[in-house]
This record gives sequence, structure tokens and C-alpha cells, in this order.
Amino acid sequence: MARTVDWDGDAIAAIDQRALPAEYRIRRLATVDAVVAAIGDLTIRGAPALGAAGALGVALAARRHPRDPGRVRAEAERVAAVRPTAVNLRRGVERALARLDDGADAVLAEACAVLDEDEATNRRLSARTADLLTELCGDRPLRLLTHCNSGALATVAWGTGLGAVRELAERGRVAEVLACETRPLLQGARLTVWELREMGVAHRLCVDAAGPSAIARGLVDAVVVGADRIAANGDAANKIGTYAHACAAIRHGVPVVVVAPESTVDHATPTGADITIEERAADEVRTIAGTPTAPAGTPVYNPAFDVTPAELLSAVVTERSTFRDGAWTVAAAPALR
Ligand SMILES: CSC[C@H]1O[C@H](OP(=O)(O)O)[C@H](O)[C@@H]1O
Repeated sequence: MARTVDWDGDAIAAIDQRALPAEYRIRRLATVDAVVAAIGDLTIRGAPALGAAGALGVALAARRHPRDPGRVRAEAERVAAVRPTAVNLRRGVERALARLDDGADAVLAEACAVLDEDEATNRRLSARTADLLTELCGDRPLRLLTHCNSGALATVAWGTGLGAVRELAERGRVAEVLACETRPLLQGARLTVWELREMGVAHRLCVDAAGPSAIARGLVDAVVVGADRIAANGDAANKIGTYAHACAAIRHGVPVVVVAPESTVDHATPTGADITIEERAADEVRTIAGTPTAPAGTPVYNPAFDVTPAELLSAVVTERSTFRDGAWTVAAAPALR
């Protein structure tokens, strides 16, 4: 699989995640308008992937308007504002924009650095999470519940929550993954299942409401999810439905681990109550694959995310820190070999 988001020398090359699993196709995005549209319609989705797309969107603007920094900043703001919850999007934009005074080539180089750093970061946080799950659940094949998609498709490569599943599978420590379909846009059914088949990991698909029930019936050893923004106190915003799994998990003594890069931790946001939750279009709920499921005009409540309070989480794991029992601890630097 190619990188989820990449630079082809003149434009952004992105896997079109709306087309999966039926079709694997790359969309070429050569303008800021195209990037804004692709983020809005979830051609590109997932916090780290959004960060990469945001940085590359600024690079496109800087190449298009090399002598108009004001225009570049305005275009950058258009990109950053498309989706408010995933902190990585604005961070990727700001990181690229910080090089604007050095010229368009420097902006592009910074954006490409965002991409180049991602896979190594995700492999590190995946290994740290696999170690923690082994500590929490025992050194045995585990039955894991996932929600939405936090795999390679949500990042530039490898993945976060599903990256940890991949790491455990390579260690021979995954018995089965129960993948929640994730209404309304079905990232679980369409994307996580597709990635699990690519990995050769045993899995079953279930409706979202079956997640808490599976936990209650003792079918799940741990819940492993990604995140879009993690507040300073460890509260985590993730796909709508995550909170319900966590409520069931704490009642039944099942660990819930949030896996995300440091770039998703927002220490400037004190608690989950301070996180803006994106509301999406009503028709996403009133239809399935374009077929109406409710009468036209039915009023809809469609938050794209919910917040799981830190007290319901066993841990938040990044590539270099862990939030557990109310505190962040930084991992010791890996021993020099
Ligand atoms: C590794 S970030 C994945 C995160 O992003 C998803 O949201 P969306 O598909 O709307 O971009 C979901 O919350 C995943 O957990």
C-alpha cells in the first residue's frame, strides 16, 4: 500500500478513502481548493493523515503565491479550518507555515518532513502500546475491539491504534479483532476491515451497538482506539461511539487504551469539555451509501466525535509518553545500541 498521503513532485497524491473497499484509487490534489474539498469529504481522514495533508496544502499555496505571504496565510487558514476537532490538522498547517519566510521550497521541505516522520513515530507508539497491553492483559493472544479506523489509512503509514494491533499480530498476540462498523460513514466496515484483511488478522465485523454487549459478554480483552485530540488532563476526543464502549469497558473491568502520536496531545486544551466537536451533514445519517433511510428533511444529530474522560481510560500511549492514573510520564530514551 502506498503512503496514504504523499507528494508526487508537483501535487499531493492521496488514497481516496471514500472509494475503499470497492476501489483502490489515488486522487491527485494540485490546488488548495482540492485539498479543502478532500479533507471535507473525507477523501483524506484520520488525525495524522490530516496533519500531513494540512502541511502539504500550505506547500501548495506557497508554490502558487511565492510573493504573496498574506495570500498564503489566508489559504492556510482555509485548510486548517475545514475540520475543528483533530488538532493535527491545524498543527500540520502551522508547522509548514512557520517556514514561510524561508520560501516555498522550505515550506515544502517541512511538509515532507511531517510525512517522513510519521511511520517511525507510529511504529514506536505501536510497540509501546503492545508492551502495555501485554502488561495489562497477559502475554497471550488477545481479543481486541476497535472503533472507526486508526490504521495506516488514518496516518501517512503504519497506523496508531490499529498499528498497535498490527504490532501485536506480528508478535503472535492477537486472537481476533472485533471491528465496529462505525456509523454513519463506516470507517470500521470499509477501512479497518480492509486493513485487517491486508494484514491477515482474524476479525469479525459488528454493528457499533454490539461493542458494549460483546464487552459485557466477556468477548473482549481490551479496547484499542485512536484519537483526534487529547486534552491536557487525558480526556480523549475520538469517533462518536468510543465513549459508549468505554462506559461498558470500565463496568466490566476491560482496559481501554487510546493510542496517538504526541502531535495529537493538546496541552493547551485543559479538558475534554474544551474540545470543539465537529457536527457533520444530516444526510450522512439520513442515508446509507446514498440510499435514504429516513424521510427527507428528518432532523438529525450528527456529532462526528465524542469525548471519553480520562477516568474511563486505562492509558493514553504516545511514541514517548503515557498518561495513566491521572499523570503523564515520559518514557526513558531507548538505550543507544
Ligand atoms: C489515527 S486518527 C483516527 C481517528 O480519526 C477518525 O476520525 P475521521 O475518520 O472522522 O477522520 C476517528 O476518530 C479515528 O479514531
